[in-house]
Amino acid sequence: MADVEYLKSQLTAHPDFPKKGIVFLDIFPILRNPIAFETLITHLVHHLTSHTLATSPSKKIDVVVGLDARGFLLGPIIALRLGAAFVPVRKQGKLPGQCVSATYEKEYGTDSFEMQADAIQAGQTVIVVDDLIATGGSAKAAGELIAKQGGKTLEYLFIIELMFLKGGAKLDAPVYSIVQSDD
Ligand SMILES: O=P(O)(O)OC[C@H]1O[C@H](OP(=O)(O)OP(=O)(O)O)[C@H](O)[C@@H]1O
Ligand SMILES: Nc1ncnc2[nH]cnc12
Repeated sequence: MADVEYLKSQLTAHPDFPKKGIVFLDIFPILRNPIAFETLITHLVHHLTSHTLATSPSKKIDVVVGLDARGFLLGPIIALRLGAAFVPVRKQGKLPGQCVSATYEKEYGTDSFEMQADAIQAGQTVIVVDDLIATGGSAKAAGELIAKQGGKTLEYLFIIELMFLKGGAKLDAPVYSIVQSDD
């Protein structure tokens, strides 16, 4: 619990960014501080090994999917610590080769996500990682891309969950977030 309070204390809130009415919660102060960054990664990996893996019938995580762009800062580190593959979900038009795509609505706009079509094999177990869940649109689109390839999403992992937007209700697997925000 102490690490949760510590990580929460590192976050900063920016009213009216990037649009009026949005309170933007910034995770970059955590990454600027190596002790906080290590605390964050250790917390997430401990959750995955002691809870997610322990309660999953398959007892393995094959793939960590990170969402463009801030999920790319967490996903590869977590994947390396687990001995899992890292697979990026990118905004449309950025990935070479054949891709699968899904369109989604966000807290402040619309976007399309893509994943390389051979990135996940049927039956592989997957964890989705991002910095924050707001409406859940991004994470839902990522879940659709994983399902299209026959992957099984075990859990969606975030630093911050905006509880009032109820994004987790859109998803096909449980959500784990370190910090829950009500405003
Ligand atoms: O739950 P949602 O309503 O989908 O919103 C959450 C997403 O919004 C933010 O990314 P953003 O789209 O701003 O892109 P960025 O990471 O490239 O800044 C955030 O990093 C999540 O990916
Ligand atoms: N309020 C918010 N803060 C940071 N990132 C976000 N992405 C969507 N909503 C956000």
